[in-house]
Amino acid sequence: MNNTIVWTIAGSDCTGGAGIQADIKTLHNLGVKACTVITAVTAQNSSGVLEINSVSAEVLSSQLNALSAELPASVIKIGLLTNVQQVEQIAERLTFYKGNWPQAPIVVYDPVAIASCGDHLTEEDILVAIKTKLLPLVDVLTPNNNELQKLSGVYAFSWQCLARAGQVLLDLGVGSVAIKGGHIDIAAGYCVDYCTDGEHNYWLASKRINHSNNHGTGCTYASAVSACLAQGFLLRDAVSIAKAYINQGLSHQSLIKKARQKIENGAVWQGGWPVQAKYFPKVLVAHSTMANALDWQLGDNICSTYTFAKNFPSTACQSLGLYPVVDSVEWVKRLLAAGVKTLQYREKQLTGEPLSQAIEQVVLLGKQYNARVFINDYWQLAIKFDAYGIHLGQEDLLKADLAKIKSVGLRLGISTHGYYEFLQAQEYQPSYIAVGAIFPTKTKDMSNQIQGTATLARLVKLNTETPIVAIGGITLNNATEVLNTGVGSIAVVTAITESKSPESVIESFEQIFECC
Ligand SMILES: Cc1ncc(COP(=O)(O)OP(=O)(O)O)c(N)n1
Ligand SMILES: Cc1nc(C(=O)O)sc1CCOP(=O)(O)O
Ligand SMILES: [Mg+2]
Repeated sequence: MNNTIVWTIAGSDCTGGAGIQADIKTLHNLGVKACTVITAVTAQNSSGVLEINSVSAEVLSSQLNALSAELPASVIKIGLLTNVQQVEQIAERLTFYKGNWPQAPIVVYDPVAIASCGDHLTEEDILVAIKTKLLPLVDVLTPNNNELQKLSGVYAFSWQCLARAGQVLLDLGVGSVAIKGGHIDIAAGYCVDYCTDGEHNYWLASKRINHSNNHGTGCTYASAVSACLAQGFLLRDAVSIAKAYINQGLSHQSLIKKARQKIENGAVWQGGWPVQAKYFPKVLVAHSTMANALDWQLGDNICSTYTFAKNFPSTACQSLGLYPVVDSVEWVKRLLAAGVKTLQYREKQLTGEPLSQAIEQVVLLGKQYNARVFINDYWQLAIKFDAYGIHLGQEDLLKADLAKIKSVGLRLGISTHGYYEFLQAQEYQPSYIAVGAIFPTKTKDMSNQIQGTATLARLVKLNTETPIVAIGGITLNNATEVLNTGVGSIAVVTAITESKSPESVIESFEQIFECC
């Protein structure tokens, strides 16, 4: 448990499966402290919602006052609001917190008040108040299909419609929308979630898990997103982890005994941090096998040179060892002579003929020393000079003729920064996946994308088939901590290029590799 606080402002579900109770379990199990503000006490069971007792404005206020005095939240998750007065009261409070707290809280709203499995958990039509007063204060909205329709007026019968519905909600002032695909039937047998902030679009697909124990999935999902955001994950990573969390919860039902199932009373399970690859969704990438199977033809920023390919040649070893990344032919020569077996040429200054000549030389040197030399960015020149491999970043991928790279037998390494990009990279089945930045680095601006070794360890366990490379801020001092995550390779720039004695640094790294 870390010291981040999430408030959940929601209704109590006496069965313990949804509402405040599901929120507390999810937040706690995902490692944050949960504080609660109860909006209503509901009486419900498997036959439906029997009674809703809304709390008064005074009771709502007193809870908010008590918490804001001592336990301000980094994320405020909102669920059931039962009437216009509550919507207005919460909107007023959020405006104050956002304007006055030293750090404005992130607001996640799961709009359960407007439609919930046929049981209308509202005393009156509060749609107008929600749209005009609350949504402009919401950073992440997590509607299901019914809620999406009610709020946007769009019926999502195609991927384009889903994207349009998201845009309508953004136009109402919401920062980002994470639409849950659980009740959306565009692709038979699959649940596809769609998340957008208007600039970036994330599509996450999982096989539908048909299980009757699904009560509380909406609350659990929004709480999982909140727990991740509170711990500093980017939204794209938070929605990826939350989807895995729900898949884990739904899958758990088939593992538990009949008697236990009766007690669960139709509710989804709130387990621990999802660590098994099978629960994680697939990212829809342009022209991929999965995208084609789902007849999904969207995709941002694709260049005319892009083609999709997967299953790139292997590097023939799971652990690539020390992997220096350097920017000159001189460095390549020196490090190969020092015995380095994996290396990257990352040139950011040269262009035209000098660049071409440099890459030709680097490739030749790699062959002379029988080393794995990757060329960063310049995939056409890497193909031209028959390099060992190419390293591409996320943006570079959408410009590259991947089918050509694969057909000529070049290895492909892909950069990733967090869960979402890691899942996305897996769709290409590259020769290795790089994860960064592990620590802060002065070599490149990686703000908001520092992964730490805990996330690295979890990502390494998600894919034991592809070699994983850790990069960013790695030195001799923290290399053991990095290798203890199980990662097989460490990429470094300044640890070598700024050292007075690069050869002895290489030797020390090699010793650390041997010990771990
Ligand atoms: C091993 C390794 N990992 C990550 C990177 C970063 O590549 P990219 O995202 O393409 O950024 P630039 O290096 O081009 O700035 C890398 N080069 N090597
Ligand atoms: C080039 C690069 N890519 C990164 C990523 O996370 O994708 S971090 C990084 C810089 C690595 O340099 P140093 O070893 O000096 O920290
Ligand atoms: Mg690059």
